[in-house]
Amino acid sequence: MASIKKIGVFTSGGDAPGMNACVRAVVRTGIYLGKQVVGIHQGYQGMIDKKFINMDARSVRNIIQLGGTVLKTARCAEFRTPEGREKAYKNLVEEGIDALVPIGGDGTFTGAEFLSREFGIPVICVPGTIDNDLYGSDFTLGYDTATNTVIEAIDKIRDTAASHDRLFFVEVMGRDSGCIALHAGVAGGAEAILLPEKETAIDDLIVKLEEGALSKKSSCIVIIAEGDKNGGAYNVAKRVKEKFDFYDIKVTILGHLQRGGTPSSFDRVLGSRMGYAAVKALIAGETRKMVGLKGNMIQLTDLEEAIHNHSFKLEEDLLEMATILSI
Ligand SMILES: Nc1ncnc2c1ncn2[C@@H]1O[C@H](COP(=O)(O)OP(=O)(O)O)[C@@H](O)[C@H]1O
Ligand SMILES: O=P(O)(O)OC[C@H]1O[C@](O)(COP(=O)(O)O)[C@@H](O)[C@@H]1O
Ligand SMILES: [Mg+2]
Repeated sequence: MASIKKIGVFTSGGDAPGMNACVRAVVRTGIYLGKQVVGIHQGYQGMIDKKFINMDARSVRNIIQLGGTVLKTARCAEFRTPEGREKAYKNLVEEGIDALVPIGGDGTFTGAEFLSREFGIPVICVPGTIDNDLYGSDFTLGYDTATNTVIEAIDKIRDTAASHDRLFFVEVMGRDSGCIALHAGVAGGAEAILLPEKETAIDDLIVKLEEGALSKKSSCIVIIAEGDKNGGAYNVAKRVKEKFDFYDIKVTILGHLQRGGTPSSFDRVLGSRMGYAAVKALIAGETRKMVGLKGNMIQLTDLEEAIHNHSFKLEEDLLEMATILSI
């Protein structure tokens, strides 16, 4: 493989806190190791629209503390077609970009895998998604910050819930993944946690809530991941209300505030480590891999496995523990 001269870095899919720390690390590591680095704005859309910006060490100053992504992000339908990817690749060649560090989730990785297979361009991906749903890394960028944001909100809701003897249904992000819901639920002392990975019968939930009411709980908080099969917090609240009227019932959907905000120190360090490792891996001749953190060590996982291996499961023991700790 010819040696790499110019690395393209971009963020794609849902933004996540810590992406900027990662971009900064890619740019500075690349430059330190004698490579040119180009920032591609708006992910695959920018690749198609030629939104390339030459980066130097100062281009990434004062961004480690910022949420969102300074490179911007996009969801790009055209890139899903072979014609779209060919256009993108031709633009990369014209720009002299001969390796890529994509930062994003499973969709971004799928696009990178296609591009690399079809045109042979080396790619090392970084897992950036608040959902924490990729195989090969104990943590994805943004998950820690998002979970802390959710806990802050739950704590505030608890204050008003306890003051009024209320039952709150709080919906958190997680289209397919219950990681945020489970961890924020445990940390926020939730009375019940509903996840996409595990079906919860409404009748069982009501039994649990009744037990809480009988044992003189002054408030109840139920955390619901948006992908839970009961159809979201409003639906669950409506069905519970039909049979259970002990508490005044309220619903809060946390929505996109969970995706923004200053990255935690954990996400800044993780982004830095992953960006640094991604550039080193590319230069070492690796390709079609994802950088991940396993047991506090950086490791590489085949991209295909990172995307398709769903054998990692939520910690069921945490769910059991949460049920016991909320009696
Ligand atoms: N099957 C696919 N083939 C080609 N490109 C894809 C594919 N899936 C996703 N992508 C590209 O990656 C982008 C980001 O994917 P998306 O699923 O929206 O977010 P995430 O990377 O956070 O999972 C998409 O908008 C699209 O451009
Ligand atoms: O901002 P959008 O496009 O509505 O995306 C919302 C989605 O973003 C997520 O937080 C993360 O999605 P990604 O796969 O893009 O990282 C989902 O849990 C949520 O459903
Ligand atoms: Mg995704």
